Amino acid sequence: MYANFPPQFLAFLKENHIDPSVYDVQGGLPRYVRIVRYKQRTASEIQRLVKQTQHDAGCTVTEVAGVPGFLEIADQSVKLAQLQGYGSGDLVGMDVSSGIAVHALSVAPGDNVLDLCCAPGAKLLLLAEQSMDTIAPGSVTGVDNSSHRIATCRSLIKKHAGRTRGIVRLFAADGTNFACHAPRKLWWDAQAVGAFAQQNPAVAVAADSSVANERPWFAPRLLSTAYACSGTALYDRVLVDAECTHDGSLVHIRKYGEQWGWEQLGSQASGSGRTQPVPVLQSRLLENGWRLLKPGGVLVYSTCSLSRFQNELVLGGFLARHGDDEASVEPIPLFDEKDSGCEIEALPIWKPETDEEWVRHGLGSQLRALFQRMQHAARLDPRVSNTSGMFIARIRKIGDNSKGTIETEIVPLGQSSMT
Ligand SMILES: C[S@@+](CC[C@H](N)C(=O)[O-])C[C@H]1O[C@@H](n2cnc3c(N)ncnc32)[C@H](O)[C@@H]1O
Repeated sequence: MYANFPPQFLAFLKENHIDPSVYDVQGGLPRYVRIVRYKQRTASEIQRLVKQTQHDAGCTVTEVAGVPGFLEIADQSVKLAQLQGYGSGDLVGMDVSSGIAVHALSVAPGDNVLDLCCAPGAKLLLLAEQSMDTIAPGSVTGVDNSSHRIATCRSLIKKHAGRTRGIVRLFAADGTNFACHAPRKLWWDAQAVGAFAQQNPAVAVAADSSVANERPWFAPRLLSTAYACSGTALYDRVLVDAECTHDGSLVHIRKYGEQWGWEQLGSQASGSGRTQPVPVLQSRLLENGWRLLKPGGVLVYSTCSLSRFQNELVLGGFLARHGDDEASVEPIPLFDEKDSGCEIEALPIWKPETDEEWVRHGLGSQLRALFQRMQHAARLDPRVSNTSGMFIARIRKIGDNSKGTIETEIVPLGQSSMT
């Protein structure tokens, strides 16, 4: 694969200090799928599904230890369409690295979750399964600024979510200034909605359908009411799976060779058509997600890029704006807890090794403390993790919400050396 890369992409790898050998393991990476509604299935149902998938794939299929619901298909060339479980809606294509990013949020049933860059929706679907509670359902709010990609999300939800579909609302909106708060308590209770409508006839007519931030693009009726949409509650969990250059997703890179043409990879990496540098966009998304997270809540920042400019330096800029009395980067439970059973290995974060390197990146050595604060973030790397590349940081909000609003000037660390 590496031999086909266009010069622009090779230059991108060099500028971003990404070792091209990462793409050599492509032949060896397995394909991953996820069993939807895993928790609701019996052990024998799961066994049947694994056996059927093995039969359809014609190779070994095993459950991924410690990451519930994920199956590893030994032969990466297996197509989803050849799997009966995919056709029946029991399986979705999802790399296990994405599953780890979702699990890092520790969503509990009943949580209100915000997914700020949600399309095409594999993580959104899993989040919805995790926040579902039959007595007091949680909710998942998905936001994406691409209307055709959000339509893909809707199809995915319709095909796979089952009853969980009732707790998902989708917004076609810009995540950097998205402002709709979490649904009010009891949004699912028709009596509460009716009482609100009686007491607030002016508000209750409808949320403003002309404002993307106030009216979901797709939602069940009860999640579209003015009652649900006009509160000021913050979210329990926020996922910022930020727009990035996708260079760590080997499946994505392979598609340039198979479908889109290698030359497209060059122009995509060089950022043509983008209105702002990717790390600036990422920082803005992260900042807005943080603004909408409640104190005590958890935000996961993830990208499928291996570039330090989109990962550690974005996170470092964020931590520089939010002190340790406000934001704490916590260990990722699947990697940290001995009994998690997770056998997937992660690499530590990148950090400058020498004083010269600190200076070259425009970082004063006093910023070492910032890297100390982010030591629990992790990198999944195809060479050691046997998954696609992924950067994951789990950040707990300790303090209040008063600092670091989206109006704050946002500068990722080392921006001067960004492409
Ligand atoms: C890495 S993908 C997200 C993948 C998704 N979380 C999933 O698991 O399927 C990044 C997404 O961010 C969206 N995006 C880019 N800029 C955005 C913005 N300003 N606001 C919201 N979404 C944005 C893109 O359209 C793209 O769908």
